[in-house]
Amino acid sequence: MAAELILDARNATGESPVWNAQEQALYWVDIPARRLHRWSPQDLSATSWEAPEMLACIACYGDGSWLAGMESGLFRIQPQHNGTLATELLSSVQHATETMRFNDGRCDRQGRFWAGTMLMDMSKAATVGSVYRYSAGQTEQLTAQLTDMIVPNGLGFSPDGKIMYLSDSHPSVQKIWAFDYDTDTGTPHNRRLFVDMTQYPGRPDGAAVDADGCYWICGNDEGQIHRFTPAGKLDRSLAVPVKKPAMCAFGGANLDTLYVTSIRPGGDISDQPLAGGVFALQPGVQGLEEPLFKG
Ligand SMILES: O=C1O[C@H](CS(=O)(=O)O)[C@@H](O)[C@H](O)[C@H]1O
Repeated sequence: MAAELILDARNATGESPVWNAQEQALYWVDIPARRLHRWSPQDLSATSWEAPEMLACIACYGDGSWLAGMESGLFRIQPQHNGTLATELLSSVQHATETMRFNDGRCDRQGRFWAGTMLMDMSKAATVGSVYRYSAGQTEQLTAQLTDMIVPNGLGFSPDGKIMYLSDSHPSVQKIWAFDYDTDTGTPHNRRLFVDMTQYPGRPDGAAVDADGCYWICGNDEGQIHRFTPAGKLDRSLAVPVKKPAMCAFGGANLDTLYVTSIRPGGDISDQPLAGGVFALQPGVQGLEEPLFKG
């Protein structure tokens, strides 16, 4: 099955694709470009808005505004007609060190937002990354729920919400873990290895869980999207025509299209001219509607 290029976006780091069911449109971000993007399959229109800081992960409020993990904290953002984003700080984050930002994030099935932080320069392999949970109405500062990460990534939740997935993309780690997840309190426990990605092509990047409870993970650097069963067994791998797929999300009218964002690295990319593009795959399985942030 061929991946279809839906937008030659040339994103430096295209991340956090989210299907907005209400608008029937795909949103995502380009982290270093500080842009929120929108693409509509109905009229093929592409729009983008400039953020005041790098933004890395988003969750839909359902009223046109978004929760976004940026450099200095979590913000509510609202696209404006002039191409900017109105921003309201929800909760600032006390990073372990300077030059950090949020990275991968998404809501659990109850609508709490989870997101990890990493050094902006990930070549420094310091375990200063943390994973935070943010609930509606939370007034106290964010406190780390999980620490000692380098590049937290691949957050996902099983269809019943009772398993949480998390990975670390750094070349020195490349592991995906599963946790039992208490849906009442939003607490992960019983951390165990789900997949050792050093055994498969590509570093683990962003992920999506489908309606069968299988975990789709982008294999960054190797142009692969892998589907793992809930038991952690590789079910299949799909190719995209770029080396660095970054995150995937189910969307489309029947939630049966897998959208994939990607990274356009510096240097010679003559062998992957579509790098940074957004792709659509028809994998023959359905996804789940992305939970709204219960703000
Ligand atoms: O900035 C990011 O970097 C890495 C991808 S890469 O190592 O630069 O190829 C990615 O894992 C992460 O999610 C992203 O935010």
